[in-house]
Amino acid sequence: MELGVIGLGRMGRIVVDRVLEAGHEVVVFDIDEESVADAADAGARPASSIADLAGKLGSEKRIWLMVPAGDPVDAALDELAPTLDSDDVVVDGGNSYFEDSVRRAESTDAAYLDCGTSGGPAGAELGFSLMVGGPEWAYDELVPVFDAVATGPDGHDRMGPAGSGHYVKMIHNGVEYALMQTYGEGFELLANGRYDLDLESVANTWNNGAVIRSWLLELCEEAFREEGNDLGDVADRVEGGSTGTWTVQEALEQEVPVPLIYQSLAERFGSRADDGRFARRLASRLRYGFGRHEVPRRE
Ligand SMILES: NC(=O)C1=CN([C@@H]2O[C@H](COP(=O)(O)OP(=O)(O)OC[C@H]3O[C@@H](n4cnc5c(N)ncnc54)[C@H](O)[C@@H]3O)[C@@H](O)[C@H]2O)C=CC1
Ligand SMILES: O=C(CO)[C@H](O)[C@H](O)COP(=O)(O)O
Repeated sequence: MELGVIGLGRMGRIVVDRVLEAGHEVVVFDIDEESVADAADAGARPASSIADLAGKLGSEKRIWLMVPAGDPVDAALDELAPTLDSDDVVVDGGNSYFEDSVRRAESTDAAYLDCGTSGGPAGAELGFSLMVGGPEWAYDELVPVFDAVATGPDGHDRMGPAGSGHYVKMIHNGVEYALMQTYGEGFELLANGRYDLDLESVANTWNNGAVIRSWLLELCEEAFREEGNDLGDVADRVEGGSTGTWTVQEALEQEVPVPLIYQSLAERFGSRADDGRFARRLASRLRYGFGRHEVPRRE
């Protein structure tokens, strides 16, 4: 198969490498010329614009968008629009709001797959977990690409119609916020509690067989190993928040109580007041662990 990939940042580049590794052809474009040149060095065919990428793919185009959510997705689709017809398939692998994906699916001539992607830059080696929404035929058509980008055939599935992939990923992120918050609170209590504990050792011990072992807990262990028991100069400011906000808005609309997810989101907003909470500092460091998001540091 031949796949066009637009957006070659932390996540898009992994899509390119894994699809090339599986023996497919890849045509790439990014507004950053250096990223295009790097991907070309790795074996992809470079394109000089979105129109050029579409031209290089010919008919029955398969295109994966991995650009920041919001305007960049609409901008890329606007440029693709004159080249697309109903035989083509466009995948949006970013963290787009699910209602935007429903709107895009309705207004695009191509079949549109909204694909929630989880696993962060660590997915380079492991592969991602992919939650896909959209027409069944288009999902089936892209299975060889999903097999390559995901952990394997079990690492992806079609969730349902347009919007459902990004809907499931949105709620995944709400769960992620609450898990980060609860690990943060536990370690904050340990850090300020009765014993002088080595938190890396606690995390390591928990990760070996404990009920609460998980990848996020492995990232806690990594954070203590790399930053120190007191998290060094990691500031108590946690960035991000859009996907958690959407999750809480949806819960309010559906009248489903999600107090833990709401509280975790509120903690993030509260962290911007800067009062030195350990749990917030660990949450910020975990965002680096799974997403390579920048860690605000203390002055
Ligand atoms: N980093 C993470 O852990 C995860 C990120 N995501 C989502 O994946 C998407 C991409 O994320 P990252 O790779 O982390 O971002 P990034 O900032 O590392 O890369 C985005 C790339 O898109 C390019 N770009 C922006 N506008 C463009 C346009 N109009 N045309 C072509 N290229 C354009 C940028 O130059 C950049 O190379 C986002 O929606 C993000 O929320 C999803 C799961 C995990
Ligand atoms: O989707 C992700 C992880 O699953 C990304 O890392 C995302 O950026 C995290 O969300 P936020 O920016 O709101 O912390």
